Amino acid sequence: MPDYLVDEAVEDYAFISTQKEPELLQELIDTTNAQMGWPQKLSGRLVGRTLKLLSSLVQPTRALEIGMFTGYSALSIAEGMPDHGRLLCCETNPRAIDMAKSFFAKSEHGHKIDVVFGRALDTLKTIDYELDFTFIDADKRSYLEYYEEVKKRTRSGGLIILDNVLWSGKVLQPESELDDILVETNHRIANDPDVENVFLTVRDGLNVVRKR
Ligand SMILES: C[S@@+](CC[C@H](N)C(=O)[O-])C[C@H]1O[C@@H](n2cnc3c(N)ncnc32)[C@H](O)[C@@H]1O
Repeated sequence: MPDYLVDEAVEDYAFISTQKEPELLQELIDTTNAQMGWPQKLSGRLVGRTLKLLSSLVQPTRALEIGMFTGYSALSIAEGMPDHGRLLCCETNPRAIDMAKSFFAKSEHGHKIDVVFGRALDTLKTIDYELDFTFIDADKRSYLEYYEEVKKRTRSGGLIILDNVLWSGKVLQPESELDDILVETNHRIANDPDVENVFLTVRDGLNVVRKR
């Protein structure tokens, strides 16, 4: 398996040809790198600016994030949302939640974000309103369930975006149960008559799904 999926020079070119995230998000990256284990969980500029752009287009008033970590993607989504929009973020790591909240407090978009500590599937099942926009980026074992539970709650025209759908290229030669779950999720989406989708090879793969 290659160390990187897209040619490194191409990835770098895409990075420098994409507008910078706001300074606060650059500070969030630096703090995450300095203080958190596995800082590479943070999605980064290409995914973050894609989320911000899509969120600006959809103008979601009800959004959901499954797997918030230190809040980089949450703030990117919130940046594109209207002032009265609400983004509910699910996370199980208390240290990540503390760091995320400290950045939400400094951001002009932080007031749009609510954080729930706990397993995302439990939180998801309490949602009794229609979603306009969801970003799925937590444990891969539950990806199919996340997709189905989110789809049920998504309005017609709403977006569901799944990260890491290339799974470092392992979807091409699946070997483990987790690899199979990612392959099955991508297959299910590509054949789901309820949605239209495009599989983008941005970073580790973004599946952008729109409910019909
Ligand atoms: C890849 S990171 C998220 C990165 C973040 N979206 C970003 O772009 O910066 C995945 C996060 O999901 C969280 N997580 C894992 N299993 C979870 C679960 N069952 N419910 C909620 N969060 C979970 C982890 O603690 C981790 O912080």
